[in-house]
Amino acid sequence: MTRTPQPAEEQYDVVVLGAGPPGQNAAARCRAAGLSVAIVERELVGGECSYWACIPSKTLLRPVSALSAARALPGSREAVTGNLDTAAVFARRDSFVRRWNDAPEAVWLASEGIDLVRGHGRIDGARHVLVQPSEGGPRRLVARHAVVVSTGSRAVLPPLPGLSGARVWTSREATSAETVPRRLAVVGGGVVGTEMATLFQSLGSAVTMLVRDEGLLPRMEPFAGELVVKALSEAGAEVRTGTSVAAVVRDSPEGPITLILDDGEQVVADEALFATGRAPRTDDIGLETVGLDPGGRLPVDDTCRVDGVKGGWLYAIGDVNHRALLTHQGKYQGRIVGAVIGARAQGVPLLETDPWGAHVATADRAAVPQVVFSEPEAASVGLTAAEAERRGLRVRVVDYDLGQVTGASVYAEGYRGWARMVVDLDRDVLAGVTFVGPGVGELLHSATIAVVAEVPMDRLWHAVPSFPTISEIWLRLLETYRG
Ligand SMILES: Cc1cc2nc3c(=O)[nH]c(=O)nc-3n(C[C@H](O)[C@H](O)[C@H](O)COP(=O)(O)OP(=O)(O)OC[C@H]3O[C@@H](n4cnc5c(N)ncnc54)[C@H](O)[C@@H]3O)c2cc1C
Ligand SMILES: NC(=O)c1ccc[n+]([C@@H]2O[C@H](COP(=O)([O-])OP(=O)(O)OC[C@H]3O[C@@H](n4cnc5c(N)ncnc54)[C@H](O)[C@@H]3O)[C@@H](O)[C@H]2O)c1
Repeated sequence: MTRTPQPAEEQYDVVVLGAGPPGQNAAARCRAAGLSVAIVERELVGGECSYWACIPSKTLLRPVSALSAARALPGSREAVTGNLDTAAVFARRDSFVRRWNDAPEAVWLASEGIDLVRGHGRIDGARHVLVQPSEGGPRRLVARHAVVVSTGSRAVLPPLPGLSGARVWTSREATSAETVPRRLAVVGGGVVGTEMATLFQSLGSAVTMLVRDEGLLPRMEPFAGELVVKALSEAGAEVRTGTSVAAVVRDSPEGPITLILDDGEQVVADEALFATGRAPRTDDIGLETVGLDPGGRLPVDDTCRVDGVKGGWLYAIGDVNHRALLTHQGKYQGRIVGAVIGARAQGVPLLETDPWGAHVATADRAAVPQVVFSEPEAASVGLTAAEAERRGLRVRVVDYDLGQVTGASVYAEGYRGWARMVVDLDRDVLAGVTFVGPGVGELLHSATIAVVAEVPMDRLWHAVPSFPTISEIWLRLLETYRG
C-alpha cells in the first residue's frame, strides 16, 4: 500500500487563521512581540469588512448623508439640482474595495514580516494547521506557541420554503451591487437591514422592510429605531413590523420574487435582501480534531483563549467568539491577543489581569461603541436603560431633545434627534449613552471615553463642550441631570 506523501512541516511561533482586520492586528502585534507569524487566508486579505461589509457599505452611504445634509439647509439646498449619481456612488465604492483586489493588503503583510499563506486552513490536531491552496498540494504549518482563529462569520438564511432556489441577496450581494433594483424587499430590522434599506431607498428603489420585531435596531434604545422608521417612511419606504416571511417564490431566475408573509399577504419585489443575522465560520476549520464542536461560536476567556483546549494554545478573536460583532472590537481583541501570546511565549506570567489591564479584553463587553449609518445616524456605547435594569443596576435615565441644542439647529434646519444618558447611581458614572441624529457618529467617541474612563459625573460637569456644536448636548444632559 502506498502512503500519500505528507507535506513538510513549516514552523512558526504563531499561525493566524483568517486575515480580516482582527487577524491582521493579531499577526502584527505578535510580530511586534518578536514572534514569527504566518497568516492563512482563503479569500481576500482584509476579510468581509474590507470588501463586503464596513468599507463598501459606508462608502456607499456617505453620499446619502452628504446629500441629505446639503438638502437640510436653505442656501445649499438650492444648489442641489438632482438625485444621487448612482454610477458615481458605485464607482467610489469600487475604488475603496479596489475592485475586490487585495494586492496592497498583501504587500502590507509582507512589509510587517508576516508570511501570507493563501488557501483554506484547517486545524489538524494540536498546534497544526493544514492549508489547502486553490492550486497545488497542501501545506502543513506548525505553531510553536499559538494558533489564532479569526475566520469571521457568514450571513444566516432562515430555512424557508422556496428560499434556496430563489437567488436572494445577502449582505454580500447588497454591498457589491452594480445596479439598483426597482423594488427591494429587506427582511430583518437589525443593523444590516436598516443601513441597506436607507441606501437603496436613497438610490431610488421602492423599499419594503419586513421586520419580525416590534421595531428596528432592537439592541439600541427604542427611540433610535423609532426615529429611523420615521425618516425611512417619510422617504417613501414601507416598514412593516411584527411580520414574518413564511415562504419565498421566484418562478424564473430573471423574474420577480414573491415573499409570502405569515398572515398570507404577499410582497412582490425585484430583489430580496435577507439581513437575518450571522453565523460563525467554524464549520470547516478542523475543530473536531482538537475535541471541539464545529459550527458554533468559540467561547473564550478574557485573554481570548478558547475554553477547554488542552495546553491552552488556541485563541479566537473577532466574530467567531461572538463577544461583539464589530470590526473595531475584533481589532481590539487582536491587539490584546498579540500582547497575551507575546507574554506567554516569553514565559512570563500575565501581568495586569484585572479588567482594563494590558492582557485582558474588557471594552468588548463593558463599553462597545457602535454607529449605525442610517438616516438619521444612531450611535451608542455601553448599556441601554433596559439592559442596565436587566442587570439590576440602580440607574437614572436622562433624555434630551437634540433638536433643542443650538449647535444642532445651526447644523441642519429642523434638526431631528434625541439623546439619552444612563447614569449608574451607585458608581456615579455613565453606564451608557445613545445619540440619534444627523452627524452624531462623530460625537460618539466622547461618550466612549467617558464610559471607559469611568469619569465621575461631577468631573464630567467640567468637560465644557464648544459652542455652537452638537456636542453641547453634553451640557444639556448634565444640566438636566443635576437640576
Ligand atoms: C454589511 C455589513 C456591514 C458592516 N459594517 C460594519 C461597520 O460599519 N463597522 C463595524 O465595526 N462592523 C461592521 N460590520 C461587522 C464587521 O464586518 C465584522 O465584525 C468584521 O468583519 C469581523 O472581522 P473578522 O475578522 O472576525 O471576520 P471577517 O472580516 O469575515 O474575516 C475573516 C477572514 O477569514 C477568512 N477565512 C475564513 N475561514 C477561513 C479558513 N478556513 N482558512 C483561511 N481563511 C479563512 C475569510 O476569508 C475572511 O477573510 C458589518 C458587517 C456587515 C455584514
Ligand atoms: N454600522 C455597524 O456597526 C454595522 C453595520 C452592519 C452590521 N454590523 C454588525 O454585523 C452584525 C450582523 O448584522 P445583521 O443585521 O445581519 O444582524 P442583527 O443580528 O443585527 O439583525 C438581524 C435581525 O434579523 C432578525 N431576524 C432573524 N431571523 C429572522 C427571520 N427568520 N425572519 C425575520 N427576521 C429575522 C432579527 O430579529 C434581527 O433583528 C451585527 O451584529 C452588527 O453588529 C455592524
